[in-house]
Amino acid sequence: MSYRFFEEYSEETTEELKSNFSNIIKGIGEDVTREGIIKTPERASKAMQFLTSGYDMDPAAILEGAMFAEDYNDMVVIKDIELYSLCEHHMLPFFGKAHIAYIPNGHIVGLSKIPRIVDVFARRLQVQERLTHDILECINGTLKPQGVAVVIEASHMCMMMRGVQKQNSVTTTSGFRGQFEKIETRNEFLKLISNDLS
Ligand SMILES: Nc1nc2c(ncn2[C@@H]2O[C@H](COP(=O)(O)OP(=O)(O)OP(=O)(O)O)[C@@H](O)[C@H]2O)c(=O)[nH]1
Ligand SMILES: [Zn+2]
Repeated sequence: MSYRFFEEYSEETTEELKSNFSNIIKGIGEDVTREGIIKTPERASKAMQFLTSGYDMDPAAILEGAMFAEDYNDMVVIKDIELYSLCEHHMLPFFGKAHIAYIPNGHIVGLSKIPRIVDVFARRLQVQERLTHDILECINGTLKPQGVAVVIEASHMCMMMRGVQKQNSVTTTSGFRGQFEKIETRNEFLKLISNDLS
């Protein structure tokens, strides 16, 4: 599968989601014909298509399209990559930051492609654990680095606006492959992402 960046809304999907959002609005007792809401089914339909646009994209192809042979064998860390996803249980947002590192094995990758694949996997219905592993395995399988590490810190709206209603809890998930399974390499990465450069 090739990949495309999100550019256009499918007419068919827009119509289908529109009628479903219209039913949801009616279902909660709102008047779908009033001025402020009349276009809401279409807006919500387009917003949902954007937020789930990761299904149509191939993240491995994104990485493969920007791999460059380079004799660099040290750690590359990209931290504080902001991410927005939807939890698959409630379809409410969870959001936070991803911190990603890899140690090349003959190839580096265009830096922007790492946040791009975060977006691809985040723009699907997700759980934070699977999102973490999706990113990890994609980099590991495509770039075949000496090691890869992914840490995600996120807040879940389904735990904030409803349900248990905890406003300040942050969930951290992590995955380590290759060299990062060694404690000293892992600690160097964790130190770099913690802003502790002493
Ligand atoms: N492990 C994991 N759980 C998640 C994630 N996002 C949401 N959840 C949880 O999914 C669970 C679904 O549990 P259920 O008991 O079926 O749903 P619920 O009755 O709405 O649960 P409450 O949120 O506790 O009210 C909840 O505990 C959510 O907090 C995630 O990314 N990872
Ligand atoms: Zn949820």
